[in-house]
Amino acid sequence: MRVGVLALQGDVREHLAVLSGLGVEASRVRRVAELDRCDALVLPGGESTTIARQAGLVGLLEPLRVRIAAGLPVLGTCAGMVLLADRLLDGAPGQPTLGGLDVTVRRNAFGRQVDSFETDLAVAGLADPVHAVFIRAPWVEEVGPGVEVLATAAGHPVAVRRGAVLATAFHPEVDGDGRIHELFLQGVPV
Ligand SMILES: NC(=O)CC[C@H](N)C(=O)O
Repeated sequence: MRVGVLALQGDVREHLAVLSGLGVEASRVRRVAELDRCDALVLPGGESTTIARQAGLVGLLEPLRVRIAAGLPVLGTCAGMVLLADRLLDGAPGQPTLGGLDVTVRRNAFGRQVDSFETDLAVAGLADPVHAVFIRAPWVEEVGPGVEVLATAAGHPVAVRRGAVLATAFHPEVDGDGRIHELFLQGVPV
């Protein structure tokens, strides 16, 4: 299996490190030909407006939408969760998303109280809590039918999954704990 990490902006290197630590073949995706070779994709944390703008500039916006809508397994973390949202609240004016996950996401949702925080979070499917790092993080405001909530913080879903699409509001790539990536990879059909 070949996992791509969308490498337009954000913490790409951290995701590549976690994936290769798990023994997975992982590579950067910056153009359509690289996307075409992927069996699964990671949308990293960073700045969703920048990632979307860059994707538009390199002609990846529409190919990403098409692949995701066709069932490409995707892990989106923080900005990646924003990008996966079918509906976005508090986006920048005209900010596009890729969609693919039937959720409403509120961008920078935790930002009004504290910009960044860390907490130990129980995640469905994992035996022990995950040390979750939230950085200007979104939360999920509403989930559509069939979307499973894996974790909540401040009363809002912060990890959700539907089929092979998993999104977290936090950054499982920054603390080197590979369990969220493993959970994602378990959902990728082989
Ligand atoms: N750490 C992050 O990925 C922050 C996400 C950022 N607030 C956004 O809207 O894209």
